[in-house]
Amino acid sequence: MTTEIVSSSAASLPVIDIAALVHPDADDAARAAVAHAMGSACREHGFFYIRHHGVPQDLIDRLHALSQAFFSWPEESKMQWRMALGGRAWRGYFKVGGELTSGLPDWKEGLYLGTELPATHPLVQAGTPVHGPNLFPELEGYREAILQYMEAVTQVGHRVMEGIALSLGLPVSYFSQRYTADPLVLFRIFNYPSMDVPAGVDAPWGVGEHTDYGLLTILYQDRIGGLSVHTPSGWVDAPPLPGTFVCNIGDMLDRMTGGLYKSTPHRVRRNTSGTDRLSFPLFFDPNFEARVRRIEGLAGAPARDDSSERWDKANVHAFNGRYGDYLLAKVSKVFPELKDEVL
Ligand SMILES: O=C(O)CCC(=O)C(=O)O
Ligand SMILES: [Fe+2]
Repeated sequence: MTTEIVSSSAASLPVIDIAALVHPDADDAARAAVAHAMGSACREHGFFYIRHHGVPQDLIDRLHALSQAFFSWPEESKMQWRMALGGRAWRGYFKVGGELTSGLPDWKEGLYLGTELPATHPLVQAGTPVHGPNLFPELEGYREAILQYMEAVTQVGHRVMEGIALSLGLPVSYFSQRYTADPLVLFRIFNYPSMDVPAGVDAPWGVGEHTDYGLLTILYQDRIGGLSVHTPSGWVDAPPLPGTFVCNIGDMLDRMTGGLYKSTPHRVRRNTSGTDRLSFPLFFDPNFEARVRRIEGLAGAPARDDSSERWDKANVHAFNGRYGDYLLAKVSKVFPELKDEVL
């Protein structure tokens, strides 16, 4: 444990050393200090970096190299694993321009992945959307690297949510007891090609402005950069910092905390760096069946209707259903064609 838990400058997002959350023998005071830093970050920005997260760099490097190899294939090869073949599981490859995060095509391509469930699993048998087997591209070692990475980062998700629980004055297991004992984990691998947009195509962003839907997003990004965050004081860059992940809170944590912890809008610039950019967001979300409720008794959490200021004009505080329904409403908007095909 280093003595300095948070490092940041006024204009940038805080970097939080989470060693005390990851190591089982850390003492309560050290964990409380990390939780305190997280609480400030969540109230001020809804975004923070984490370091000393415990995910081995060689695993990240392996996943990065294999992903680079996959995206370098011609489009028709990658389309062998297209999302339409993933059916209700919403897994597989989508091509550049295939996702419309905020109504216009994003200038990125990607692989949709998630917790690997066999076709015989009861939830898959029941046709539960976003559950099922992955479509792993045929590339030596890729499947293993993806599964190992998802497992390692899911563990980080549990630890960060424990820190967030402590930061709210809640029992450490508050979220796991109610929502994330069996979290919904979706994972994406994105490639932002450094490639011109053809004439006549309106694709101004790598990813258009949006908030994330669930509880917590944990993002690894390579060295290229392009992510920026809409803080109360304006757009702030979230540049790559070696050895870190970027964490941000999603709409469901905003909903639970009555807006005390905001799901902050962010976007990714179109990549013109000359080198393709890879990013790896893992979405650590409530179980599909979980009904999302407000945390009782939080001070300073008015659950104000902020729909007029939100990118999607929605009032998250009025949402009362299953998390799965919230998620499906969102993904069907960003993949309109697929919605008609598979849902
Ligand atoms: O690629 C990135 O840096 C961010 C992607 C993102 O915001 C998302 O997938 O929700
Ligand atoms: Fe996002």
